Amino acid sequence: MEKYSETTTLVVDIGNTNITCGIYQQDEMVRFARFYSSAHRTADEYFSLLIPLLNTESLNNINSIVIGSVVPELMRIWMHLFQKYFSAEVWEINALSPLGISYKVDDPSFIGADLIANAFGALKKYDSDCIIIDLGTATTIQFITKEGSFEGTAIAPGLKVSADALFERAALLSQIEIVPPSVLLGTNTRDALLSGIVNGHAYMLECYIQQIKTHHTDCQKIVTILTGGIADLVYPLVPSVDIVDKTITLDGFYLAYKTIRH
Ligand SMILES: Nc1ncnc2c1ncn2[C@@H]1O[C@H](COP(=O)(O)OP(=O)(O)OP(=O)(O)O)[C@@H](O)[C@H]1O
Ligand SMILES: CC(C)(CO)[C@@H](O)C(=O)NCCC(=O)O
Ligand SMILES: [K+]
Repeated sequence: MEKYSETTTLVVDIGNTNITCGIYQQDEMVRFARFYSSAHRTADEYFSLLIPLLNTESLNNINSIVIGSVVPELMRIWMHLFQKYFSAEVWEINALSPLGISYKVDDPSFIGADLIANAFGALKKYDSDCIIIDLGTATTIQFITKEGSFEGTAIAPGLKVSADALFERAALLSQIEIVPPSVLLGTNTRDALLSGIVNGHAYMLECYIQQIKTHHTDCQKIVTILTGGIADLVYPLVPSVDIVDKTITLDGFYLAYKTIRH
């Protein structure tokens, strides 16, 4: 037990729709949880949601906490939670973290922490030039070279966000469950929507991958990684995706912490 107490880390990724948490022991994620992002929840409420995740470890066994957030209001709530309920050291990952990434962007301080985690996770896990596509609230497409050069990002409305915007504005359309489309052109409203929403997103991604590769013909082997909650659904529709990695963001935060803690 003592051995574990040295290496138990809580990693928290605060996104606009979901907060994901992982417990890492011996460099492995052993537990995972997802909470709805709501600034109306208090630190005490979030802590009560965390308890089931922590039940086999006593709170005192968690000796480091790693957090990245793209929602400042929720960051404040979680920092309060950590202060109140944990004695662990808290590490925030952002563009100022000394990770050895060189950011080819106008102002790195604007880059979302999740994008930094994705880039760093890809570098550490795949040791290659990488395109990382994250299907979250936004769909993000990034390119980072093997040498750690962060070349930039495309930020598009996420699949669900764009579908919801359409349902809201079109009187005859209503919510459908997002499942793999069965046809290219629908002969009913549901199939037509599924093709437009899901195939449409997949075509955008395939084309982006091809365009990025065309612009970086100097790169020998570009590994394309897909992540985010609906990655499994979209993966079969995007031929140029090499890998689905659902934990790359949390792993990226964890690996970033391991790099900077000393
Ligand atoms: N294991 C899961 N449990 C619950 N929901 C899931 C799961 N896998 C996928 N989803 C669905 O996929 C969506 C996308 O998940 P993901 O965490 O990647 O992005 P998000 O949380 O929506 O966006 P953000 O990271 O911007 O908060 C979720 O909102 C959820 O509806
Ligand atoms: C793009 C999102 C919303 C994806 O979660 C997030 O990374 C974010 O708010 N980023 C800030 C803008 C930027 O990264 O350039
Ligand atoms: K997320």
